[in-house]
Amino acid sequence: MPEGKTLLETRGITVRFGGNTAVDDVHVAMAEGEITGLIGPNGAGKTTVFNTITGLQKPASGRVLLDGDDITGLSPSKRARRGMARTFQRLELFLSLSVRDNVRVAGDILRSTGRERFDLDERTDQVLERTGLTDIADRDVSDIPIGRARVVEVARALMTSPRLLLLDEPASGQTEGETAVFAEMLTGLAAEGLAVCLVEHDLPLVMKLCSTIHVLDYGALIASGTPAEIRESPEVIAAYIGTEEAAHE
Ligand SMILES: Nc1ncnc2c1ncn2[C@@H]1O[C@H](COP(=O)(O)OP(=O)(O)OP(=O)(O)O)[C@@H](O)[C@H]1O
Repeated sequence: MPEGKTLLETRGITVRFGGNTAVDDVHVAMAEGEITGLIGPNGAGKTTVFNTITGLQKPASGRVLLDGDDITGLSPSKRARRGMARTFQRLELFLSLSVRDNVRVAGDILRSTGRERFDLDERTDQVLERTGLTDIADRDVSDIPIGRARVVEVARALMTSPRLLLLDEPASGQTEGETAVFAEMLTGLAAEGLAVCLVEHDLPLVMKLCSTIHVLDYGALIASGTPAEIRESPEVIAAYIGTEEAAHE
């Protein structure tokens, strides 16, 4: 179990698509100041868990709790207002806009709701600096490497000053060097109190960054624990060996 204060919890969420149970009675928790991993082979249900947490997907049963409050019925925008932000596996950026404008637009939307007053340019600059994007701020997103475009997505999410940041395969397409810088940035964000949840296929990265890891296989939670516990779990080894064998067939 996480050591920080639990911010988000799912209690027995189940999601079905027709006859297929994509997520089966899943309990996961994410704590303030910690990076939590959500891993599993392709199709295990990771993105569907994210979608259920952020409100894009309604569960057939189970509950989502934020700060102990049941938010299962809340819309994605209400959840965002309560401090959730996410990135997507497929980049959802404005390719013809600059890095700065892609980041700025998220703050612009937030400001237009009138809920928060802040200097948009100042906050944009702070977030660009924080995420190491200042040197490419004026380049169009279509012109930058995909690994850095992933960081632009994270920067955009940070514009809303979230308490929980859900990242769907943020290191995919990054070079080794980009991933090292990215890892350091995530560690820094968590040290400031942010709860981070990472869906990622780069297992060494997950093992290095996460204090708690939840493992899904065919929609079911097969293990939760520290990296050391996960590495030794027979269920996890079996799930991943199964994938390796399938990949070599
Ligand atoms: N909108 C949908 N309609 C029908 N089936 C879906 C839908 N979304 C996901 N699924 C199915 O649910 C299961 C879980 O998918 P999901 O994308 O959550 O897995 P994942 O662990 O994120 O996979 P990956 O690592 O490949 O991204 C899969 O069998 C998938 O085909």
